[in-house]
Amino acid sequence: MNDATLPILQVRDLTVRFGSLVAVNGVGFDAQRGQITAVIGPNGAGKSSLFNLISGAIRPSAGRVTFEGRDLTGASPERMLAAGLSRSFQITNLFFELPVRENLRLAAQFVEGGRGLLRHVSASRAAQRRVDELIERFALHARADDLAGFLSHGEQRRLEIAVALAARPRLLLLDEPTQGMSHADTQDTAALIRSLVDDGLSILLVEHDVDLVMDLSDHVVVMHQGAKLAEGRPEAVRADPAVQAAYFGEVQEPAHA
Ligand SMILES: Nc1ncnc2c1ncn2[C@@H]1O[C@H](COP(=O)(O)OP(=O)(O)OP(=O)(O)O)[C@@H](O)[C@H]1O
Repeated sequence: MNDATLPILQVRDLTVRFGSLVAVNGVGFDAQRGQITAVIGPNGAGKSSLFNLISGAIRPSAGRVTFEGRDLTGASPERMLAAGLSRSFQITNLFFELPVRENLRLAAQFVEGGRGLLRHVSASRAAQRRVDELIERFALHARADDLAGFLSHGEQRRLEIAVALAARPRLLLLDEPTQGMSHADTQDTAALIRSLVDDGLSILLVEHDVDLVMDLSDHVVVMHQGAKLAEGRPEAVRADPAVQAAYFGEVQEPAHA
């Protein structure tokens, strides 16, 4: 189902237990098509676990993940990818000993379809086109033939997003896309993420950088101790006293008339 009015992602009552610890406790929210939805929360709030549950890296103890109206709860990352949901892996999905171009080609070839010999020829042509598009889009020309291991941290993070996009997903899950980046690289990455959404992609991101999230996101979900504490527009979430107490470590004085 690809109903444009339907949220692209619906998360309901998602729960995961690690022994006696409930790392994610009955979390639910919607991510709207063509928007940036962000999940924030203090250390240990359960953001990574939630991300892993949604992307299929770990299976929930309870709850549901629905993508474009299809129940994908507990589906493998490969099935998620085939359905149109791709995730970044914080550089760990790059092959450092291969050139940038090869990293992209391998990711693009994974998804291009067809049958028999013709499949091979048309798939590799389609993959090549996708690689060229991504090199252009991510301004990687000058680095295309360099080994991924020789890129700067910022370039590797950018390549990682490009690799996640090789499959032409409709929803991209980003795990702290600016972690370890300089201020300038963070700004560039934010602009890049915004431009992807402007082109119709939907994004769900988990991010520590609160200022970045508040700037970039259309909708913010705040987690605290495994549960959802609040959600809404960035400015509303920032002004929520419960969020300030739990996350920003400050309680706002009530406004005096
Ligand atoms: N595989 C696991 N086995 C046991 N406990 C886990 C596992 N993964 C996470 N946890 C625990 O679950 C809780 C939530 O962790 P999680 O990494 O999801 O939080 P987070 O919000 O992403 O934190 P951070 O911002 O520090 O990365 C923590 O107490 C963590 O120690």
